[in-house]
Amino acid sequence: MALGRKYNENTIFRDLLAELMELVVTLSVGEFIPQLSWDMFIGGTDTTSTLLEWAMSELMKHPRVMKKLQGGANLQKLEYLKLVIKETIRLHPPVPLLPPRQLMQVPTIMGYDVSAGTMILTNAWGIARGPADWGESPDEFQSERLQTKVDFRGQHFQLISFGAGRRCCPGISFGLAVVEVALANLVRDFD
Ligand code: HEM
Repeated sequence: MALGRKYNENTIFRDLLAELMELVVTLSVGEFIPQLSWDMFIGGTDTTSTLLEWAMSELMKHPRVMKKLQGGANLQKLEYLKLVIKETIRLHPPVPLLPPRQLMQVPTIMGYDVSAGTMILTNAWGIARGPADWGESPDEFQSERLQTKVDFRGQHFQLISFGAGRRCCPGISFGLAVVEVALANLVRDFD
């Protein structure tokens, strides 16, 4: 997505920062800033608002969780809020199918030979509900489930709601901070 660049078979895929550094010297500030703002706008608005809506929807379906969030000491509440958001991201990833990848080599994926050039769509939604990784009731919202070390920052492939690798979402921390503040405010006054 970086700055609306056109990709072709000769494009070398690097991380977003490396690409932006190159573009800083090729574009004028007047071109660069609006395009960068557009990238952040596209990447950061629908995703965070969708996550917030799903979190509120799960909290309304689970009054026990809502009560737990509203009571208790502040630090405990903050830790619990993060768990609620994490479980919401697992069950309702705002980008359920990750952006397509084109294979540059010929790999074998789960025993299947795939030709170079094939477009691959990764089903992050399906992976985050697989019984092999998520136990007997993977479709259930269980706010305490993610007290484990499993995280969504691209190191644990059973939870890749923000992608993984070089093109992983660069807005994770910002997006989470926005959702935490908004959800905490909504929950505080929700009756
Ligand atoms: C809950 C919030 C968010 C979710 C679930 C989310 C999810 C994702 C996902 C799945 C990708 C694709 C990763 C891949 O291709 O492997 C992505 C890319 C991206 N996200 Fe986010 N995102 C969120 C918030 C944000 C925010 C707040 C910003 C910026 C302010 C942002 C900026 C971007 C950008 C620029 C990319 C493209 C990265 C690249 O092409 O290398 N995202 N995001």
